[in-house]
Formats: sequence, structure tokens, C-alpha cells
Amino acid sequence: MRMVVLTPEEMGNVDRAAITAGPHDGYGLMRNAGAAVADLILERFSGAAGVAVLCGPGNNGGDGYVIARLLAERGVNVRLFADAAPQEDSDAARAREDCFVTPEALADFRPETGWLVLDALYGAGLSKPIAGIEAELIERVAAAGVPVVAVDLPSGLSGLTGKPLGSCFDADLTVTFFRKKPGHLLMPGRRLCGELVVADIGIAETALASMDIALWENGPALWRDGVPAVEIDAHKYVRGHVAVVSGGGASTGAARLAARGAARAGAGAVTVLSPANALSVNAMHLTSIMLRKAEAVDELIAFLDERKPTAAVLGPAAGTGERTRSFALGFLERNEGLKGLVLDADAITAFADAPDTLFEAVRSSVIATVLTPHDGEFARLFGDLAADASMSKVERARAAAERSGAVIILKGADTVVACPDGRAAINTNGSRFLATAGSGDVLCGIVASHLAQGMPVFEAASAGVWLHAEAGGMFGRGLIAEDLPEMLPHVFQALFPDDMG
Ligand SMILES: NC(=O)C1=CN([C@@H]2O[C@H](COP(=O)(O)OP(=O)(O)OC[C@H]3O[C@@H](n4cnc5c(N)ncnc54)[C@H](O)[C@@H]3O)[C@@H](O)[C@H]2O)[C@@H](O)CC1
Ligand SMILES: [K+]
Repeated sequence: MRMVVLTPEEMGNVDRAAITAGPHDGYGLMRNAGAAVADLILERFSGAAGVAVLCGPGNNGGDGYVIARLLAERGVNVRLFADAAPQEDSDAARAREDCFVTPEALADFRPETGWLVLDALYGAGLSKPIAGIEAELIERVAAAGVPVVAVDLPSGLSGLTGKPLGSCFDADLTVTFFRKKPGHLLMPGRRLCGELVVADIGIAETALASMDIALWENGPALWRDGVPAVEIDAHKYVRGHVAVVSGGGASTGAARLAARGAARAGAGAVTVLSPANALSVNAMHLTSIMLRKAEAVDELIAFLDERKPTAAVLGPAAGTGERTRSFALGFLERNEGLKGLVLDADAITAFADAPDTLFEAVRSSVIATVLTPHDGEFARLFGDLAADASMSKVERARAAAERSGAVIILKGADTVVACPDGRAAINTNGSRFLATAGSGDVLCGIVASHLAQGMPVFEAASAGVWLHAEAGGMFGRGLIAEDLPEMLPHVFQALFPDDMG
């Protein structure tokens, strides 16, 4: 199943639609939410001496009152801390009335060893930084190092951006409802949530039917059907031909990493395009991958006319000068044969002084273009978006995609893939071991390989990011970039077990 991610605002719409459709009213959903959290606490923290429930003024606090009551009914030692009473006649007010545990003042809360803290201060409704006594409590809990279970979101964390607004709980377990929110997946939110559980609270799947969904957690369900099958009568060029541009004599490894990634990801043919001074070093290190001289753009055009590659990679150690700029524009001006272009590293930096030249070329090109910046490269092309701290990583990547006309792979521990049409995916299978030189070069090759094989661009980019991360995770400690292409057959075997033979 495709893993839909809802913004807090969309989740509010879903809640309202579900309440209108029935059978549960708002308090019914709150009771279901509270029961899901209480069950998990009983299951996971049965050895706790007690549970201190901290309730805020809104519905997040309402969930907390339900949890306090259910745990106390089950014989758990519960203390309840809350200052402001919920608004009269609200669901949270009903939950408080039904809770027989007497609330104590928040200021009287002291974390106790062996106890669990249940954070029900703020969830989706957080609207400003947490201050005063609540901020103090968060500091006290962090200093005491006691375990924290957060209801919906760790209080202080923005469900939209994944960034804390001031003080924020660092939870061991977060239980959210119905669907994940961007703040659970984007860093540092993902880390601050601890383990994330999505609980069913009785909202029907049909609540999503009328919504214009545009954000997913990246995973095979998003693109698996688009991965090209290899037909029994396939020949190498039917399986796509990827061209990778190499840098000069002392900087050729990056292109070969991309080329190897492209080959292992399924392209039938791969050619490295090399300046004259790097031909012999490239030749010494290439076997199944072809090699061709392309010193200047006329040689590139001759190659494109003659060999008709279906996708290309430009940037890894290609240099930031005129050759790279002219090659990028040369690729983008093609109107037949070439289907996809991945611009990375130096090909991004090469346009730092003239981003609009690149964007205009991308927008007027028929070629599906993917830009793969890390944060530093992103800032070179989209300085204003990079500087806007109010934007989430998803919003930044989407705005960049819309402006440039390219699919953006904004890399990091929480890589975001965004399409100019607004679709976006947050990647969550990233391995910490991917932080190694050359890893990004391999990613370019994998993405280009899928483009070369005719996969639509958003799917090709999302698949490339996921497969690359999966390969890194499967290898684990000791990983170097050279290992990533070699892990791909194992990743594919796990993904397509029927594809042997
Ligand atoms: N029917 C529903 O809508 C459901 C909602 N649920 C819960 O409801 C939560 C959302 O409830 P609300 O929309 O009431 O929002 P919250 O309970 O997160 O907080 C909203 C209240 O806190 C105040 N506030 C926000 N930030 C503050 C800050 N930093 N300092 C002081 N006051 C602040 C607001 O003015 C408002 O009164 C979800 O996170 C979830 O836990 C669940 O019960 C499931 C069903
Ligand atoms: K919370």
C-alpha cells in the first residue's frame, strides 16, 4: 500500500470528515486514540513503577485524560498533571470529566526514576514555542533521562516541518493516529519521535478518497509497478543506454561510480564520456562499460547523434566550468532519443551564478531532468528557499521543483524527492553508512538507469533513492561507495523474488 503522509491541516480535515461520516463522534475518536496509546503502554512498559500523564489544554490533552483513566482502571499507578482546563463543552472537557484521577499542578511535577512520562501537552495544534513552566518540565524530563511516550507528536515539535518550536520532548515512543505526518519523518523530528507507531482509531480509508494526496513516505509501493520488466527477447539497447560524463585525468572515479551504479541498476549499456587527458585512466578501469572521447560539446553532440543514449549523468567530478555548462545545455537541447538527465554536484555548482539559465533550459526541454543537490548545493541554486527557515524540507524541495522544472532530490538523512507537479516523497530507509565519499555519484547512476529504461521521472527518482539507501543499509558498517552497485542485485532479489532466471 502506498504510504500516504498527511499534513496536520489535512489530518484535521480527515478528522472532521470522519466525524461527519460517523460512526464515531469526536469524543469517540479521542477514546479510540487514548485506548490505542494505553494498550501500547501496558504492552511495552509493564515494568514501570507508574505513569505521569502531562495534559495540555487542547485535544492532545484530551487524549491524555483518556489514557490516564484507562491506565488507572487497569491498576497502573497514575499521576495526572494539568494546568488549564479544556474549553467548556469540548471533547477534551468530556474526557477530563470522565477521568477520576485528580489533576495536580504542572509545577508540582518532578520526574521520578522508574516512572514513565506520558506527554499529552500539545500535538497537531502547537501554534507557538512552548514556554514557561512547560518548557521547564521538558528540561527536567530530559535531565532525568526518564522514558517518554508522546501522544501524536512530542510536544514542541511541528507536525508540518519536523523542526522543534522552542523546547521539545525527546520521546522514546510516539503514537500517532491514522497516518504519519511530515514532522514524524523529517529530521530532526524523526529522531525526536523515537519509535513511531501509527494507530488505527476507527477512521475509514474512504476518508482519503476525496483528498488530493501529494505526499508519501517513499517505498516500493510508490514505484514498484513502474520498474521495467526485462522481456525474454530484450537486447542491450532496449534496456536503456546511459551516458556518464567524466571529469579530467585526476578526477575520473566519480563518473565510474555513477556508471557502475547505472549498469547494476539495469541499463543495458553504459558509456563514459571522457576528456582526452582521462581516456587512458578510464580505459584502465572499465570493462563492460564503454568509453568515448568527448572533450568539448561538438563531440558530445556527435556521440548523441550517433549512439542515441536514453539517459545521461552530468556533474560528479565533472568540473564547474564551461565544459560542464555547455554539456548540460547540449543535453537539454536534444529533442529525440534522450529521455532523462541527472544533474549533480559540479553540474549544479556550474550554474551558481546563473540559475535562471539552467531553469529556462530545463523548462523548455523535453527531457525529464533530475537535480540531486545536498543542502549546500541547493543553496547555490535556490538561495532564498534555503534561507527560509519557516519552510519544511518538503516545501523547499517542492518550490525548487516548481521553479526549475526539474525533479529535485534534496539529499540528507531525510532525502525528499519533489516533482514540479507537486508530488513529493520523503525517504526513510536511509542508512547512516551512506555518508561516505562517492555515495551520491552512485545514486545519480541508479536514477539515470531507471530513466534510461523508460520509467517516469518521479518514480525513477524515488526508486533510485530508495534502492540506493536499501543497498547501503543491507551492507552496513564498512560500506564504501564501490559496494553500493554490487549490493543492488541483492536488493533487487529481495524486491523481485520471481525475477531469477
Ligand atoms: N477529532 C480529532 O480532531 C482528534 C484529535 N486528536 C488529538 O487532538 C490533537 C489536536 O488537538 P488540538 O487541535 O486541540 O491541538 P493541541 O491539543 O495540540 O493544542 C491546541 C491548544 O493549545 C494551545 N497552544 C498551542 N501551542 C501552544 C503553546 N506553545 N503554548 C501554549 N498553548 C499553546 C492552542 O491555543 C490550543 O488551545 C491531536 O494532536 C491528537 O492528539 C485525537 O484525539 C484523535 C481525534
Ligand atoms: K504530545
